[in-house]
Amino acid sequence: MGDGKTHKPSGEKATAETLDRLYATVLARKGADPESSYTAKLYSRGTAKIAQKVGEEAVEAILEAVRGDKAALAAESADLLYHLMVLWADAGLDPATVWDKLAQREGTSGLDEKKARKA
Ligand SMILES: N=c1c2ncn([C@@H]3O[C@H](COP(=O)(O)OP(=O)(O)OP(=O)(O)O)[C@@H](O)[C@H]3O)c2ncn1[C@@H]1O[C@H](COP(=O)(O)O)[C@@H](O)[C@H]1O
Repeated sequence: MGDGKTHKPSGEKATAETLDRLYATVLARKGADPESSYTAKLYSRGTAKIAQKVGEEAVEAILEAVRGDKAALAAESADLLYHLMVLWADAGLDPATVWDKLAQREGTSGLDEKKARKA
């Protein structure tokens, strides 16, 4: 595909906008030819397969974290985020909804939130 696997020029810093751009690309692959797009191939294999890939990439990431290989952890984390974006797009979930959840939680300690849930 035209914009597939195009890397940013080195030196240009990736930001949260990179994730929004990735989501737009992933969304645009809906209905694309599975022969020319890995993302389209994933959609064609269905939700359960996409979910399985997310699980696999999560396991690969945690294994690299435990092994202490930071470069491999970064690569597996990128795979994980990409596959999570495909899962969101497949489910019709806009990343903005997730960003809003995170923003709402800002400043609330996870420990306090857990205590409030148990009360
Ligand atoms: N970020 C990614 C990205 N990260 C990982 N991958 C692919 O994810 C796959 C993971 O490898 P695996 O060995 O686990 O997958 P597999 O063996 O093919 O899968 P299974 O046999 O397990 O089902 C590899 O083919 C990677 O290239 C990605 N493919 C695409 N993107 C982004 O999505 C955009 C659109 O890609 P296409 O849909 O291919 O055009 C690209 O421009 C990128 O920005």
